[in-house]
Amino acid sequence: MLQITILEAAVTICVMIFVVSFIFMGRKFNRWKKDNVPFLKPKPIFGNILDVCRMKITFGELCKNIYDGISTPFVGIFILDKPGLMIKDLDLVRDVLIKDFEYFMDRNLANNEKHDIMGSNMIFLMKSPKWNIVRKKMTPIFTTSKIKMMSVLVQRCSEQMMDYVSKKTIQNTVLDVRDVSLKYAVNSITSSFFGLEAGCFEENGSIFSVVSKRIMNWKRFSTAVQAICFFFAPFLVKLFSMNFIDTMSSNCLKEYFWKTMNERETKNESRGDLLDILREMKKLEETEKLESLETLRKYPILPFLDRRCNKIYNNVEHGLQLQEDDSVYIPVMAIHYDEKYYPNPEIFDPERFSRENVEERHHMSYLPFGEGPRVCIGKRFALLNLKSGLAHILLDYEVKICRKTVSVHCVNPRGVTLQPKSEVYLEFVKVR
Ligand code: HEM
Repeated sequence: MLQITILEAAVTICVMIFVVSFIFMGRKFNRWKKDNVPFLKPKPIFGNILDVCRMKITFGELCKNIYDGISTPFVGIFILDKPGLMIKDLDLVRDVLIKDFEYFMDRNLANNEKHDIMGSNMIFLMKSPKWNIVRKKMTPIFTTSKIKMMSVLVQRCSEQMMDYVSKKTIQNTVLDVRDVSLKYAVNSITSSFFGLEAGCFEENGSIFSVVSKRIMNWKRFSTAVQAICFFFAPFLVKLFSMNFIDTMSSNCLKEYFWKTMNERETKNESRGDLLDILREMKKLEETEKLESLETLRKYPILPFLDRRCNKIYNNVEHGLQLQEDDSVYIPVMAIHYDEKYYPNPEIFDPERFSRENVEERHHMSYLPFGEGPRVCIGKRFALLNLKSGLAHILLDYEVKICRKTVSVHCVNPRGVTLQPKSEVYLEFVKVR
């Protein structure tokens, strides 16, 4: 009788799993060829994102490599076995983001409603029709007039940051600006939108400081793997019941927000009170913004945009047909570094954003906040925040690179968003 050892049985099972996955995951690989769309040859199982799954490069960098290597207006790729279209032509980018938005309302990101209540209720992850309702509700909070009202709170946060910087630089003139920026951003957002004092600059830190660091810590292997799954392998998110924000962080946030909500109810306070106070406050002077715009060109936090095709799409002008559930990718960072739109793209040159220069460029050549109905809702607030923070620092300090500075070009390959690999130490020299 045929006898099989445990080792042989294990090897046989592994081979079978590999062969089945190989066949199963490769069954869609003829899709672009069949539709006569130029495409990149996929690798078994991983399609075209093997190096991203191995965390050798980020998806943003992969998009840039693909963009630089093609001369066609678009190219077919495979995210694992799922067909995706990478777009290079800016008119087609405009069609997807704005003109034909009704076909591309959602992002591809996983939305695990059953196991991840907090994550699935984040508007960024939401799908239509729920997204349409929530976006409509949120829009009035972000109008120009409301943002202007928030400017005094932002200014106060800038001043808190300056106190922190001036105290810290007595002992050591070199600071990690990534840490300072995160504290500043959390303080500004919580005070402007929720009327909460996050207290990130306080000596003993605060729960917000701990939680935001935890959420943004892409150095943690588990955070990086989860992010890759949310963007590129939604079936794994559902299979392993993953959460977009980890349980400890989401519990802390929930507890803090509920406590404050209850306090407000007891004291009979309302959001109206906050806005009333804001109305009386004075406005922040408009500060120069070209530097902020150029910074976001060189370092777009989201180096690619993605959309999911929600019904059959026919673009006659570009000879393109997409099926329901196809993914579309717009390589933002690659566009921002295209010589055609930005000569010598490595050079930091705020003049690129003078009115005349902007008018000469294609509208879709600058996408740090995305575009169309799903554009970043916090765009105006983010720019105000950036301007205020930078203006306050640059008024009092000259900020220089020093011996501890590691090049910010070292992108963290574990991040789906663009971020430096390590701390960004800079020297603060007082000028007044
Ligand atoms: C420099 C800072 C920021 C950058 C570069 C940025 C960038 C982006 C980008 C690229 C998107 C995707 C847009 C698209 O798919 O077309 C986005 C979406 C979003 N952003 Fe921002 N963002 C910033 C700050 C903020 C702030 C401060 C807030 C809120 C206070 C915010 C709230 C949102 C929301 C809610 C969405 C999802 C919109 C939707 O799906 O309808 N962002 N952001």
